[in-house]
Amino acid sequence: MTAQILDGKATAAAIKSDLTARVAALKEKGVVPGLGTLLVGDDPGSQKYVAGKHRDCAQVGIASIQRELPASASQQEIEAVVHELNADPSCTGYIVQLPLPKGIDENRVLELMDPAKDADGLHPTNLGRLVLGEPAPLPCTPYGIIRLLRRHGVEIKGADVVVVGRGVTIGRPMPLLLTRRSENATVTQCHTATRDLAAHLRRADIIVAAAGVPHLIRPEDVKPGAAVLDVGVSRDGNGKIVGDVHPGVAEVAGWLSPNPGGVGPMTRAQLLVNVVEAAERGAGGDRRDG
Ligand SMILES: Nc1nc2c(c(=O)[nH]1)N[C@@H](CN(C=O)c1ccc(C(=O)N[C@@H](CCC(=O)O)C(=O)O)cc1)CN2
Repeated sequence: MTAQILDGKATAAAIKSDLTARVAALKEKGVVPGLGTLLVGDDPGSQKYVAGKHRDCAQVGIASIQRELPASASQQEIEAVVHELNADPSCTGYIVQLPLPKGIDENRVLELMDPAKDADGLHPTNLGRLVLGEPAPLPCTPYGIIRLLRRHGVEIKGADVVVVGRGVTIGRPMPLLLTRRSENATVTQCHTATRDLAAHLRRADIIVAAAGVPHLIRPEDVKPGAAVLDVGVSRDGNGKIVGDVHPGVAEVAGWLSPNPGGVGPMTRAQLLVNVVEAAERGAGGDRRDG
């Protein structure tokens, strides 16, 4: 193993320690930040992620509001909970855990959220603000990745970055963040119809692998010294995570995010950042104790 580790657990712990102080300061002013989650169905992965989000909240002093619906819930029932969370003054920010069950119009649900309470940064208004360069809550995994790179001193400015994947949580927003003037990277977005993925990967200084294809990124396709972020989550027969990055990449890359322990904890930490920032801005209406 030659690659240095992009340690998401340690970086997330530092972010959470800073947030603990900010939450305490808010509470002194009578403001209690609250994260709401809406989980629909019984997917074990989603249940685990939502449980982790609430554990994190407890650690930093954020209040938890948990809403659950069965997999059989209708579009209308889901939308009713969204309206409820929009109106709940104890809820500073919330997320709808994705994916939603088949047959549900996910975009319509996201559009109904109050953009001021969008803790994921995935509401169309907030994605639009990001495109326009206006202040907005930042999508958690993409911004978590940028903070992970910054913290480890990986040069982003001028870097050739290849993002593999175009999903709504990572692939789509990642280039938007990387090409902001604060980052100034040059980005190539690859996807299932990319003709010669290996050719793109081989010239990348930074690879963000978010395709959900086990071991898609092979050692022979990585430029020596490159930073490689493994965002893919597939499961083997025993339920163990298999990432998008082949283990042999550790011998070639300069930097590698472990999976688990890399990008996942950063996603969760950034979610808390968005909730605290929303509380600092005064989202949620009157959230004073008593
Ligand atoms: N509304 C959202 N839905 C989904 C998002 C999202 O950002 N917002 N992203 C993923 C799931 N996700 C957050 O919800 C998420 C995934 C993984 C982790 C994490 O901490 N993973 C651990 C490993 C956990 C395990 O063992 O299974 C790690 O990487 O160390 C956190 C959040 C899809 N849905």
